[in-house]
Amino acid sequence: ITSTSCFAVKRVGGAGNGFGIPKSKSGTPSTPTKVKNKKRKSGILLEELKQGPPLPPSPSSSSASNEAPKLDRFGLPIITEEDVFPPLSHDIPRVPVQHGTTFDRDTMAKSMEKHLGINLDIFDDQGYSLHTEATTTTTTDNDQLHSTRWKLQLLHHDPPVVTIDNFFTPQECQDYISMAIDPTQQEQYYDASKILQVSSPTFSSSSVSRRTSTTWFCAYNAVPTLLAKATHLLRNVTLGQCEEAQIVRYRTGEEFSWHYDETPPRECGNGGQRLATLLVYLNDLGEGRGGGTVFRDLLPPGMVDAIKMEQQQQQQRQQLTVRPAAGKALLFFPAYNNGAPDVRTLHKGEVALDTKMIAQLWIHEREYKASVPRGNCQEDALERVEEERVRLGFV
Ligand SMILES: O=C(O)CCC(=O)C(=O)O
Ligand SMILES: [Fe+2]
Repeated sequence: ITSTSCFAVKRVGGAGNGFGIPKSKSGTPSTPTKVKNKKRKSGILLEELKQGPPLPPSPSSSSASNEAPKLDRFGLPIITEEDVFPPLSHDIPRVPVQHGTTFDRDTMAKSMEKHLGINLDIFDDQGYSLHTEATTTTTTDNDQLHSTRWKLQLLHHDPPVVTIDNFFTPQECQDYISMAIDPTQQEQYYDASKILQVSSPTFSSSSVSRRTSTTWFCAYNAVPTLLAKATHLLRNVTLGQCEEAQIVRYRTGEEFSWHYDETPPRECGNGGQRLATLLVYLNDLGEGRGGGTVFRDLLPPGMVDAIKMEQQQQQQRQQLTVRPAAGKALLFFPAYNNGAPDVRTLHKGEVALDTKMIAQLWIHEREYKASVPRGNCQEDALERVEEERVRLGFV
């Protein structure tokens, strides 16, 4: 695991994820790039990341073969995606789901045995939530009130990957989008100190990973809906285990390439490992417009039979891809319950051809101490989250 989890997370101001520092082929971490933080106030706090100096050459990278390593224009060895994320061994078991499998409580429970699970008793036997949520659609003449339910689906059995349709209402999606990109629209919900924007850097030539999106860190009390829904969905999770929620925007051409969501060991002192990733797509992206969340080593539903039909070689190249759809949540588990990272969950946010926005929450093993935005802490949100739980009919 350590050799493939080398795509270390670099935290900025103690939070955030996914800025990778590749290890050399020998498995020793390269010297981390220094990240400078610059803060300025302009209505909202803006924190920009600057790419540090390029990494020093890795002593091991030239020793692997007799061939001279390819160098970049700074004379540094070019590390490939294969170096950082070698293919997953076929010995590591993975179990896709059968296509069209109807919701089955026992299968679902079994799937999540070793991972932080979900509260299955909030769903009926078809996978619909017991609670309903009121949503409105505007027709040409008037507003029509609908009631929707969450719809739970297992997309991959082992490791478990699930989606929940209608997790956010269209209005909630809209609120979270504007909270990030147009805070003045949302003054009734929070003030300017509740959201912190971080422009993700593009990566240096010595790193293979790219995250070109923009992230906003949210104060807990700015996102009571997400927190109330997450703690309702997930089994035995308290607000204390939740990391600062993030809203992420990808504009045309932006992406977050292959990575793991796990916390690097040096940072596990704060709350332990990340046990769950809960990601809510805030808008639709049409077919062919990219922006999917792709799991490199997992097969889409329905590939079990295909494998049996000896199309294995060809079929295995297919990757489980979750398409963004407004309100849909994606849940997976970067680590097992015991904190050991699950190496099978390598994934990416593929290049988006239209703007894509998501809200994201990571759940830790233990109490997590927040650091951004300044003064952010879970206790400040307890009351708001409880009110939201009542409003949503969870209590
Ligand atoms: O945008 C996506 O689809 C994936 C994002 C992601 O994996 C991350 O932010 O850690
Ligand atoms: Fe991720």
